Amino acid sequence: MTDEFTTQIYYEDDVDESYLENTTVAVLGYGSQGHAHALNMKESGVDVLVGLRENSSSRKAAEEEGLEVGTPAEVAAQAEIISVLVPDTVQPAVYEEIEPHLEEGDTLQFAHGLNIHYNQITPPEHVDVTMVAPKSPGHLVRRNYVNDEGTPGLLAVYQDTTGDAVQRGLAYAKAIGCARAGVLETTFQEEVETDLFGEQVVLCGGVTSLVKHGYETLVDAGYSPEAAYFECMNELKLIVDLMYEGGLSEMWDSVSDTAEYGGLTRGDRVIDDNARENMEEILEEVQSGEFAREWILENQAGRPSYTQIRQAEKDHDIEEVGERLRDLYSWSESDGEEDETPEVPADD
Ligand SMILES: NC(=O)C1=CN([C@@H]2O[C@H](COP(=O)(O)OP(=O)(O)OC[C@H]3O[C@@H](n4cnc5c(N)ncnc54)[C@H](OP(=O)(O)O)[C@@H]3O)[C@@H](O)[C@H]2O)C=CC1
Ligand SMILES: CC[C@](O)(C(C)=O)C(=O)O
Ligand SMILES: [Mg+2]
Ligand SMILES: [Mg+2]
Repeated sequence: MTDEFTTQIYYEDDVDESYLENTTVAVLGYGSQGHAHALNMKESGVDVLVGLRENSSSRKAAEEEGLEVGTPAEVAAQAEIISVLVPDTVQPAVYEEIEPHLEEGDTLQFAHGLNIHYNQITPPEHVDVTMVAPKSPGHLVRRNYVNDEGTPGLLAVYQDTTGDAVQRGLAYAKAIGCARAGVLETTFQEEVETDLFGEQVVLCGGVTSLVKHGYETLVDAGYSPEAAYFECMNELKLIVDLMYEGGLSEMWDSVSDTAEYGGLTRGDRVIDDNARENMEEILEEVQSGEFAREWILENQAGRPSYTQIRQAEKDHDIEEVGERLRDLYSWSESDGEEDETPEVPADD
């Protein structure tokens, strides 16, 4: 633990693993986060069960890894910690199935606080409610763990009836590899608002929009799609890797002076005051609950807009060009080499 920062950050030495002794953890869902939490915990020596619906397409993968699978209700009945890792939009329905099995002193555990914060799930007073939210896609939570590295995570406690919620949450975070990189103490509100803002404005929405607009500007001006792909998409990873390793300065140090001068003088013309105002508007939609309402209604209506824009994204030219180019990399699977990275399953 360190007090150098504005928030409490815990590392492996701060964690008492005994809080997971004689404890069974039920992981509901075996998707991006679910498979990572279940496998990492199992390999950390935790007793893990996986909860999946009857005829679940995920059952085979979980069983092949030696995990015991039951329905969400069955595994919740056997576990003291129930980790809800099905998609946010199905959590309220799955919660209805497990609620009768929440016993005094159990922990209801989340990786994102949307349903608690926006009152879609109201847990009983006799359980702890915690969140361990890795700041990473689940497949990398798993990959980092296997590579003896870690993934930073957030820990929040919404309800602490036992008095052990923080310690149990930390033990959970350590078991999935988060304490190797740092576990930041936060609240459900802060996690939800920063996570939704980050994924919409920077990590997922902002960056894909930047890539597509850059690519389209070059292609529309007559440059080859292949050159535009390498420039605006492929090299982005390499630039971001440098920022990940050593901050903005390591990236600026590695690129040419020409790139540094051009980037420093032009970047703010792209992400300008207008873009900043849009960011603030999006943050307000998150804070007010407007985004959550829109997303819940979109699901109740059968996802009409989501289906359409998702398809348009898949059909974007950059996807087809990128797929062809990536297939030709000398290390690609089509070259006969085995790829050890776990496959990222399609959502639907
Ligand atoms: N994706 C990520 O990296 C991150 C996710 N989170 C949070 O983690 C949680 C889980 O998200 P994520 O891992 O993306 O989820 P996924 O979409 O990957 O979850 C898929 C899993 O949920 C199961 N599932 C889907 N629908 C149902 C249903 N109706 N009933 C029972 N099981 C169902 C699927 O099983 P089946 O085969 O039966 O469909 C599958 O095992 C969310 O709260 C999310 O916000 C937090 C940080 C990052
Ligand atoms: C950035 C998207 C994310 O918040 C994540 C991987 O952390 C998510 O909800 O998937
Ligand atoms: Mg996130
Ligand atoms: Mg998120």
